[in-house]
Amino acid sequence: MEGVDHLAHERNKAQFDVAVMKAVWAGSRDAYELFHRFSRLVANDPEMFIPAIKAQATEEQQKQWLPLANKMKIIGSYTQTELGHGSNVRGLETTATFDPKTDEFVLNSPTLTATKWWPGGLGKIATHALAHARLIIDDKDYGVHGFLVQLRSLDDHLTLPGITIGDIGMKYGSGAYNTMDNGSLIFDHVRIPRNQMLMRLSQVTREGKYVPSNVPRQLSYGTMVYVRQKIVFDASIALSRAVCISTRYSAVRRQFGSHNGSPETQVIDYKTQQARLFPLLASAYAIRFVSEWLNSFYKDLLQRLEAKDFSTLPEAHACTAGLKSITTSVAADGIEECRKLCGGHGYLTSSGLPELSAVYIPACTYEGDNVVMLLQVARYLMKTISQLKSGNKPVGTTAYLGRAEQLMQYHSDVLRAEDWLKPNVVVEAFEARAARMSMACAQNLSKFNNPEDGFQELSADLVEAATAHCQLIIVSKFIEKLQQDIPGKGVKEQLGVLRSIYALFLLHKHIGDFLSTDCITPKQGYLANEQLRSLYSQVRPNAIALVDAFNYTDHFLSSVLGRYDGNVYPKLYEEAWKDPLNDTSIPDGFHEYVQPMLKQPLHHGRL
Ligand SMILES: CC(C)(COP(=O)(O)OP(=O)(O)OC[C@H]1O[C@@H](n2cnc3c(N)ncnc32)[C@H](O)[C@@H]1OP(=O)(O)O)[C@@H](O)C(=O)NCCC(=O)NCCSC(=O)CCCC(=O)O
Ligand SMILES: Cc1cc2nc3c(=O)[nH]c(=O)nc-3n(C[C@H](O)[C@H](O)[C@H](O)COP(=O)(O)OP(=O)(O)OC[C@H]3O[C@@H](n4cnc5c(N)ncnc54)[C@H](O)[C@@H]3O)c2cc1C
Repeated sequence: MEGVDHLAHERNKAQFDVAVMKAVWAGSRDAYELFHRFSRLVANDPEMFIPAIKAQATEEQQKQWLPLANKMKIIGSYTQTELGHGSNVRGLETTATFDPKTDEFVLNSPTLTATKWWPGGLGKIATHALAHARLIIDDKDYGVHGFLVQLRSLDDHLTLPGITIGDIGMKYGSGAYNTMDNGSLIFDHVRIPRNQMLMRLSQVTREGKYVPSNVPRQLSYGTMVYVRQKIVFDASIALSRAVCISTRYSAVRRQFGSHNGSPETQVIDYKTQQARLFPLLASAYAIRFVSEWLNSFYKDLLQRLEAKDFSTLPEAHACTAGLKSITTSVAADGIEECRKLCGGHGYLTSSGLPELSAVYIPACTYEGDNVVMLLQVARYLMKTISQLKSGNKPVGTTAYLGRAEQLMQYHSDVLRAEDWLKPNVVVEAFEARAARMSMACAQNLSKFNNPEDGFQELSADLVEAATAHCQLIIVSKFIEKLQQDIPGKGVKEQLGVLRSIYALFLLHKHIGDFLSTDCITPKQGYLANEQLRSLYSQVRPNAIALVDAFNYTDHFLSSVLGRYDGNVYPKLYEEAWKDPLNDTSIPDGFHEYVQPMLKQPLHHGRL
């Protein structure tokens, strides 16, 4: 019935202050940024053009271009990926050749695979591209740099001479990513003034002299670091949306279990449903908290870079690349699991889940393919380990590797299931697992004469070691979050339950790592799983309140299954009748194609 809260009985069970939990979930982000991040997920605005100008343009160039971009006087596309190269940025083929006679760069797509392909906004709407191209001076190739190129007239929006632009066509399903005009672009000797090469990091003088960057060349990749840390926050939004929908629906849906006319069982009470759903609920909170830490780490990096302190740049790259990879994979897989948790109705568009999945899953690819990103983390870990011998003491997220020798001797001293509730017990197990996996890789790598051959041969193991490292970061940041002062009745306790669920679910899922590295015994693994079941029972009465704390409107969720009031069935039915198919009783084509078959006489008893 309209206006009735069908989930009131669930909300009344909450054992914590929901208003405080809402504030903890929102964290340090103001309402605008939360809305902007939400809208990015729905509107998919490619928000890289402006950050890239800020990162790679001189002050003078910023003064010229940022006001135009901020006021939408020009619409920019971050145009890096090509048909033939996306992951391998150093393999990009587009060229920008300096012409000293005219003080211009000539942009050209020398091959079909040099065609720019995928950039958001490029297909129909962008007027300018921040094009990544190989800088060529006097036939010498100086590698990939950024160039601002006007693509379309600001009067009639027609493409300019030498520019061939198109949309790359429909993408996965009917998802909202089809509202994004990911485009293709071919340059045919397009000329731009020299001052449209972004010259904050390296320059080309009027005489055609290349002035290399006096800062790490990787700063030219800075926009990707910026967006990757944002994508971790987006993962917490996407996953929490799906978890909110499937948790509320799991409390509404009843199936089996009726005795003597009693109501059937709420599917949220089935242990299998809890074992699938509650780790995702815990993961949403875990990803949110690690995104907060990563955002502050990134802001600290920016301050350091301003002071020409590049000391945390490698770690920032490893953390943004690795956490982008891990959290988008968890969110993408989690959204699909949430669809399955809703049974048949989860497959309806009106559930909001198919659309969310179709829009979200490319996050595992864009801004760095997730495996390629974990390989970057692996390189960083192997480099860190190789420097241990020279006395280099790792800090920050690799500090545990400085205690590798000690961790190699570690054996968990868990005796009872509840021992796994102690944060230090969990962290030690995760540190030992990660350290042993990385040390094992480093040891195997040392057997290869050519380290790169070894890296390729061992890349699958290295990805697993990188995964263990990133999961340790997320577990650690969840624990650190709860060491903060968090007010409100029962809030910290509930977050503690979620923290333990997140860690012990990972331990259970990756039990092979923990056993094969001899960090824990099978019995200790069994006790961890025992503890998980008990934790699920502690979440159960709070589940609806924990997803209410995400504070999502029904409009934002756009899901009949995830409605705040739980009034699912009438709304499912109502929504179905909005389908144009239901405008008529007899479907189009019936009279032409079906009725003749029905009217066909039987021949010898056969149709
Ligand atoms: C995979 C790499 C990192 C490889 O780069 P490379 O130059 O070949 O470097 P390497 O030899 O592996 O490493 C050399 C060195 O560079 C470091 N490094 C690499 N990347 C970064 C970084 N971002 N910040 C800081 N440092 C970085 C590496 O750690 C290496 O360091 P080292 O020399 O070992 O100390 C790079 O090609 C890359 O980032 N590929 C992914 C491309 C990508 O992410 N494209 C995104 C396009 S935009 C997009 O998708 C938009 C999404 C849509 C939306 O957001 O809406
Ligand atoms: C929805 C969407 C939006 C996008 N928006 C933009 C945009 O706005 N601007 C832009 O410039 N680009 C954009 N892209 C492109 C995107 O950045 C690239 O697709 C992404 O970086 C992956 O690169 P790739 O396509 O070359 O994948 P590939 O690298 O070709 O990946 C193919 C397979 O090869 C594997 N692989 C590749 N290299 C290695 C290696 N060294 N070791 C082991 N395995 C490897 C990968 O893991 C993967 O399994 C977008 C892409 C999508 C899907």
